[in-house]
Amino acid sequence: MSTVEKSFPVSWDQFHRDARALAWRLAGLRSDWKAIVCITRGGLVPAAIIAREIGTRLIETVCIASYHEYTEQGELKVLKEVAPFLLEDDGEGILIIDDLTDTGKTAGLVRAMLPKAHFATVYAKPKGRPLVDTFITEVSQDTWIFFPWDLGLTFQAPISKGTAG
Ligand SMILES: O=P(O)(O)OC[C@H]1O[C@H](OP(=O)(O)OP(=O)(O)O)[C@H](O)[C@@H]1O
Ligand code: HPA
Ligand SMILES: [Mg+2]
Repeated sequence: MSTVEKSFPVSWDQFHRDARALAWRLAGLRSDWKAIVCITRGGLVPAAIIAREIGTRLIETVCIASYHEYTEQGELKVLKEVAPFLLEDDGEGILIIDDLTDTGKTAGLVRAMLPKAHFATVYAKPKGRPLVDTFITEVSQDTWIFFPWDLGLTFQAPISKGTAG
């Protein structure tokens, strides 16, 4: 996305709760998930939390880069594909995990690799939502989600003194 009007900062605590809420939903769908395929890098963090909750130890990565300059999305580049043995059965019983879906381009690309897999993200924006099977929180398309691994503690000016984010 390129027009960012609002920000949605997420703390580690909130992210852990939201990822755990996603794990509860996924655990309720089936108890024998065969493997998790996480989309790097953002999907690594929820995948670790979800894998612990649902007891999955087979965890694969699909490595994709697209957002090169902060909010500007460039061409999607697949840096590493999914291991061939996981492509059997078109991904039936496999969980694909990412931190969020925004335009849905990343989700569309990975869905094409594993058409029968279940795609889950912690957060979703409206354009990406139709490509995701399960998510926890939706934010508007003009909102940028700031993940805890991209944030640090900084001084905040009092609301009365300046512009509040
Ligand atoms: O729905 P889309 O518009 O395709 O965007 C969503 C993707 O963008 C971000 O990843 P990014 O490519 O920035 O890489 P990263 O996970 O390494 O930060 C995010 O983690 C999703 O994977
Ligand atoms: O809102 C977002 N936040 C962080 N990374 C992203 N990649 C696409 N959209 C976003
Ligand atoms: Mg990503």
